[in-house]
Amino acid sequence: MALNGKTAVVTGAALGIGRAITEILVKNGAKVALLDVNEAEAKTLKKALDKQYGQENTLFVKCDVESEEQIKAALQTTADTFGGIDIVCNNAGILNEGEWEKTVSINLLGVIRVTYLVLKHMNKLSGGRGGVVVNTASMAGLGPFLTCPAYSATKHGVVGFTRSMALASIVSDYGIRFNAVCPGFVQTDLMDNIPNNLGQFSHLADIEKEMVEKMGTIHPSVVAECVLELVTDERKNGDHLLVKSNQKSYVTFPEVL
Ligand SMILES: NC(=O)C1=CN([C@@H]2O[C@H](COP(=O)(O)OP(=O)(O)OC[C@H]3O[C@@H](n4cnc5c(N)ncnc54)[C@H](O)[C@@H]3O)[C@@H](O)[C@H]2O)C=CC1
Ligand SMILES: CC/C=C\CC(=O)/C=C/C=C\C=C\C=C\[C@@H](O)[C@@H](O)C/C=C\CCC(=O)O
Repeated sequence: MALNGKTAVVTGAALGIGRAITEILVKNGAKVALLDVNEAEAKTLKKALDKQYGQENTLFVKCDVESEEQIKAALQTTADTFGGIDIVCNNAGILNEGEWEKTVSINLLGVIRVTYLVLKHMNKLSGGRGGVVVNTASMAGLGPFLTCPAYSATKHGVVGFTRSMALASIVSDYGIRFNAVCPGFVQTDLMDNIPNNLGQFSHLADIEKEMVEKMGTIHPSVVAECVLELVTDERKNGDHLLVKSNQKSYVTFPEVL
C-alpha cells in the first residue's frame, strides 16, 4: 500500500513513539492528523513538519482519547480536511499504576473508542475506502510484567482486541486490516518516568531498572519503521510485530480451537 494520497490519524502524536510514527508517515507521502492532549508539543511538531513538508500535509486536532465527543469531532475534522481516512495508529498511552483506572481508560478503552468511531469513516460497507489500523501494544501485552499489572493488562487487551477486530473485519468484509506493534523498552518520556509511576509496586523499581539494563532500549524511529511495515504490507492482518533492542519478529500465538 503506497502512502501517497492516503490520510492517517495518529493518537498521542506529539511525543515519543507517536511523534516518530507521524514523521515516518508524512515522510512517505501520507497526510497526517495529529491527535493529542499536549497542544504545545503537538504544535511544535507540526511547525517542524510544515517547514519540511508543507503545511497542507498535517493537521493538529486537540483530542483526548478518553472523550467520545472529542474523538468524533477530530475524526470528522480529519475526514473533512483530507477527504477521508485510510490509516489509524492508536498509539496514545500512559503508564501509571497509581492511576490504574485512567491507564485502562486511555490505553485500552481509548483504542476501542477510536476504532469503533472510525469504522464509520473507513468501513467499505458504510462508504469508506477501507484501510489499516495499527495499534501500539507492548511486549508487556504478550507476557506478564510484574511491576505494572494494570498496564500489562491494558496491553494484553489491545492484543486481544486487535486480533478479534482483524477476524471480524475479514468475515464482515470491512476492508480494514488490524495489526499491532509490541515493543520492549523505548527511549521516551513514558519510560523515563516509570520509577515515579509504579504506585503500590514502587518497591519493585529496581527490578524494572534491571530489566531495562538487561533488555536494552529501542529508539522510537525503529518502532515507527515497524509500524510503517504493518501499514504498507497488505499481507499483514491480525499480525503482531514484536520489537526488541536487537531484533524484530512476528508473534506466533498458540492455537486454541
Ligand atoms: N516507551 C516504551 O517503553 C513503550 C511504550 N509503549 C506504548 O507506546 C505508546 C506511546 O508511548 P510513548 O511514546 O512511550 O509515551 P510518551 O509519554 O512519550 O508519549 C505519549 C503521547 O500520548 C499523549 N497522550 C497521553 N494521554 C493521552 C490522551 N488521553 N489522549 C491523547 N493523547 C494522549 C501524550 O500527550 C504524548 O504525546 C503508549 O501506548 C505506550 O504504552 C509500548 C511499549 C514500550
Ligand atoms: C514499565 C513499562 C515501560 C514501558 C512501556 C512498556 O510497555 C515496556 C515494556 C517492556 C518490556 C516488557 C517485557 C515483558 C516480558 C515478558 O512478559 C515476556 O514474556 C514477553 C513475551 C514475549 C517475548 C517472547 C520472546 O522473548 O521472544
